Amino acid sequence: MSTKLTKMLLAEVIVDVKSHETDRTFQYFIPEELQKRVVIGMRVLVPFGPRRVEGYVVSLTNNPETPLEKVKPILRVLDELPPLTPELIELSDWLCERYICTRAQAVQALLPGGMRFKSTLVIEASDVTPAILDAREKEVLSFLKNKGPQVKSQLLKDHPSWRGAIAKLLQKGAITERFMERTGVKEKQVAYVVLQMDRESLLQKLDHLQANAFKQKEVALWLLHQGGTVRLRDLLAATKAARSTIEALRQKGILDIEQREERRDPYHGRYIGEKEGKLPLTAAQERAYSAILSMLQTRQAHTVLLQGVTGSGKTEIYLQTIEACVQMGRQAIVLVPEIALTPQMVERFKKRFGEDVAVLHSRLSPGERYDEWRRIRQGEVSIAVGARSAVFAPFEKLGLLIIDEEHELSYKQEENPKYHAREVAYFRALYHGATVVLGSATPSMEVRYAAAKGRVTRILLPERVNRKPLPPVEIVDMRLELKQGNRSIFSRRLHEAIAEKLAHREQMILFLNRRGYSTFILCRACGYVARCPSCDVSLTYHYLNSIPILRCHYCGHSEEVAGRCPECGSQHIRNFGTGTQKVEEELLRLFPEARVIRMDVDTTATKGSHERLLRTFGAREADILLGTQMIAKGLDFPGVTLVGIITADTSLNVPDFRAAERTFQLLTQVAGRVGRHDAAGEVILQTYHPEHYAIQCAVTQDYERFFQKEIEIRHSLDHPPFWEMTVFTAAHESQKEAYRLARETERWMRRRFSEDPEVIVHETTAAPLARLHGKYRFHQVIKYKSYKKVKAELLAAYFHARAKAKKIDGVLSVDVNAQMVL
Ligand SMILES: Nc1ncnc2c1ncn2[C@@H]1O[C@H](COP(=O)(O)OP(=O)(O)OP(=O)(O)O)[C@@H](O)[C@H]1O
Ligand SMILES: [Zn+2]
Ligand SMILES: [Zn+2]
Repeated sequence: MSTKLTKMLLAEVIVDVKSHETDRTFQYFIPEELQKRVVIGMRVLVPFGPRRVEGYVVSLTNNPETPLEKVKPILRVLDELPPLTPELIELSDWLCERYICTRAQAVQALLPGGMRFKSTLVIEASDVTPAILDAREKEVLSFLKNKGPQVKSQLLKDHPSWRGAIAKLLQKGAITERFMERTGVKEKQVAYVVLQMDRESLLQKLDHLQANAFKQKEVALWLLHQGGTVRLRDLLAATKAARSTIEALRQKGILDIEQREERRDPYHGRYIGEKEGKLPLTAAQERAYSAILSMLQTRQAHTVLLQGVTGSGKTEIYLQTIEACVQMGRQAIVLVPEIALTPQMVERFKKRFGEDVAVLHSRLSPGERYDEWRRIRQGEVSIAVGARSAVFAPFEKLGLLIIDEEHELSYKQEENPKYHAREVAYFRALYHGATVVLGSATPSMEVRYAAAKGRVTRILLPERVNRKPLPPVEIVDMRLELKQGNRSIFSRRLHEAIAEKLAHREQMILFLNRRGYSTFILCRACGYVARCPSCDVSLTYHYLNSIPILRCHYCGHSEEVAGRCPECGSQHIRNFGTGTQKVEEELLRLFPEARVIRMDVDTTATKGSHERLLRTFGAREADILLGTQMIAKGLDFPGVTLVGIITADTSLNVPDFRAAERTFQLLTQVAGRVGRHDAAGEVILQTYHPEHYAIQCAVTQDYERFFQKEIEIRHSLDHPPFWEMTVFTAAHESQKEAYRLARETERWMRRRFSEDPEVIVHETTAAPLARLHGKYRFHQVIKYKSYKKVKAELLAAYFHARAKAKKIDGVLSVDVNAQMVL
């Protein structure tokens, strides 16, 4: 009997070229010498048109699509170990199907950034100087001669008028173009000095050296003393030897210099401290732990909602279930919102699991991220902790996928592929028979509803571990403040409380609930905000042909802007929005002695500033921490005894059907920042809508009541989770063209689904961010019960409208299962 291994001659390759026209696999020939190394999942370098691009091998075959002699060969293999596992290749197919993106985009989402091979087209002047050149051509040529080689696309962007001249110069041979290539990050190589002989032979050899070669002797003996292998850099520093000394020793065969790979360790030199043991679990924790463990043992896909108030010990449950998972020989992924992925958070995992943890987040350098990723791919660690994209960690025996703060919107990626980490986790759990744990104090409507329907197992942790009650929350009605003559941002109650805390040298957090734009209209006398009668989201303020108008950007409803409040007749009705900077000025005016730290996108733009500001506050070098959403999460400062919420309802009025949910979540989280320790804390909440259920439920921290109320509203208004939503966005310099483009998708979908009760095709409408980067933006919203049913038509509508967009230099994009519509 003979087992004959059939040799595969061809590889099906996804090429790294950004366009839907190349969105398929291409065949390449596998040269004899690469036979062993070209395997499924491998990254390869292939010719594509005039250039060489990176590609990913997704299958092997012997059936050529075109005559074999026309098939081009694979040029090079780019990795040792194929970066894509068979599971990840399947996952990339699924990403394309689910989120409408190209296969190259899907694959790249799975790999750490920075590893990509890039090639750019460069042009430069040649030796040929043609006899006849016009003025423009002369200008371009002398520019290139002066400046040297230029990236062609950049040059055309900077000088659009040069396009014709460049083409002619290329024809005439006066300039040439070539591809400049840059490989992505690589393993870090470090030079080592290695002794080439044993002690005896070395001592003998040194005896025969010239008497004046002391330095060489000293270096050789030092190296011997160090065990024979040392980093070149360390040797030079310790012995103060010159390069020439090392070179002389090398020529004598005493030592050699080798390049060795070294891992970049982002946590190098950071003191992690003693390894920490596990805490004895409370009864509630124990129940949660056993439930998750028994699911793990079934080796079938399960999902758990771990719903526990802030400080209820969810993280301890994560740690202990991970430990059990690793003991089973399986691996675990923990996702944390980027903003909550602080050094303290990472330390909790490092302290428990030491070297067995890889950390992935955007603040790492590309090299560090690449090395952490390889530690996972090569099976050196069992646990990955990271932000959204860590859900793709290339483990092969996954047991647990944990998503902390499951309700956070940042788990949905805003660029292609527009995936939701929760859905990716479900895919991977199904593949591996793994358990997904979704943790939150304020679960998303989607997940809490899935639990109500029995698709997800809900486990409750109703109390804080230390049994401390949640802090009392006091409401201040800002409409009354205005009525009684106080026009300040601060109510009299909050003003008093701040003064008192300052006097007692206690710390406080002031929270400004704000998003980057203010397009709604609020009556400061009665709190009235214009809302859409059919969607119950606030109407956004637009200028349409220079007439102010209010519009619903889900369904297209529009109405006039009133000069007086339609409810109470007051004239205090206007655009609303207060920035952190304005609040800071006001604070310093009222309390000149206060030490204020402001945290917002402006003050945290530079690397490390976020951490530094928090450290300063933690060291009690400031009295007031003033900030936006950024300070709502995960902070734990024992010195804080007051949380002031300056505008509880700003987020209530963003034109989004999730506004109430977001508001409730934010307020609950902010309130959870006090009273975690010995000092009692209080929360003061200012609002124009004291009667709103999101505010009322946040005050009593009653998640269940909020859920019941909100889910009814979602149901009656046909919002998610009862329907899924996909949004087309069209953008163009001309308002009319942008509108027309979006209308294309509307028409397409209407033609197919106008009779279908399970599909709602909304009217095209201006986006809340109606103009961005000089382009007008229009939305078109589709709602449906089953993605399967609409998938093919969504794709067709997208291709149809995108083809039109291309012709008129417009942009058309699609967001499947959109979470935010801006
Ligand atoms: N079984 C336990 N025994 C003693 N202390 C515990 C136990 N479990 C957790 N803790 C401590 O209680 C505090 C809160 O726990 P943990 O951070 O795990 O809660 P959490 O639910 O993740 O909180 P948050 O929602 O605020 O992130 C921590 O200081 C933790 O060390
Ligand atoms: Zn009013
Ligand atoms: Zn509407």
